[in-house]
Amino acid sequence: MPEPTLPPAIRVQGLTKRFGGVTALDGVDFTVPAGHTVALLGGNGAGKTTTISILLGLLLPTAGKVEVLGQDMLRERYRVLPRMNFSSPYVDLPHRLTVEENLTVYAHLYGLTGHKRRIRALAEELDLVPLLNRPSGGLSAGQKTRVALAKALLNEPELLLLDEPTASLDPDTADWIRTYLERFRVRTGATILLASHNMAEVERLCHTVLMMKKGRVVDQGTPTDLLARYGRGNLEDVFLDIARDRRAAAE
Ligand SMILES: Nc1ncnc2c1ncn2[C@@H]1O[C@H](COP(=O)(O)OP(=O)(O)OP(=O)(O)O)[C@@H](O)[C@H]1O
Repeated sequence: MPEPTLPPAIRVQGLTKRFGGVTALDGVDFTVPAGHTVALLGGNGAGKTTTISILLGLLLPTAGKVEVLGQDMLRERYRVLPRMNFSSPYVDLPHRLTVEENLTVYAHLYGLTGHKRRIRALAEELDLVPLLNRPSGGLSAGQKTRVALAKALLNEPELLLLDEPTASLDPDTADWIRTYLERFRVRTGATILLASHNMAEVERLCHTVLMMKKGRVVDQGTPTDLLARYGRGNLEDVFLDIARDRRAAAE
């Protein structure tokens, strides 16, 4: 179970991001307790990727506070970044490098010592040993996802940000990844924030759901709370209620 004394893994307050005339985030507030898995849900353009990019220090907010692992991300990002990582099926690794070469490049970038042992251990855990000498470009979607996850776990992150961790995977491979992520969180006590369009995945993995719409968090709660509040049997219907402006039954 998470340590009650740990600071929240993420705390954002009044987070606002404008791209010229487009307001991508419009005063977002949320907290992610350490050791939890939290989903960021919302339709296309809701602001999920912008939120994750700010948490990763890739974008600066127009306004607002961002604390990650107890540190001010805007001032202390070089202290925080080594303690976190990110994986997305939409970010490809260099195609010509083998899986092992790619993981080695990242291990060097992260300044890891003992990286050979770490890569070997991750390759065994993620069933990548037969792929280590294969060029990354020729891998299947499921294999690429496992390699991207290995890359994201190289530095043993305390906070793992995931963008659609099982997008375009067959149900069996997707289930394998979800089981792995659940075990990883329980074993290490890490925090996971994931953006997903897969409601079954969110119901299974997440303690809390943050529902985003037009750059705001418009509702949040445990999957069970949200189902009860909207009087629905599954999160997909809750998602549709929110997307179509149907109010929670309890309101
Ligand atoms: N670099 C940018 N320049 C201009 N507008 C941007 C930029 N990045 C994002 N936006 C806009 O900000 C809004 C939020 O985009 P964002 O990518 O965060 O949404 P999302 O929830 O991740 O959507 P999706 O589910 O489609 O990935 C959208 O209106 C988008 O067009």
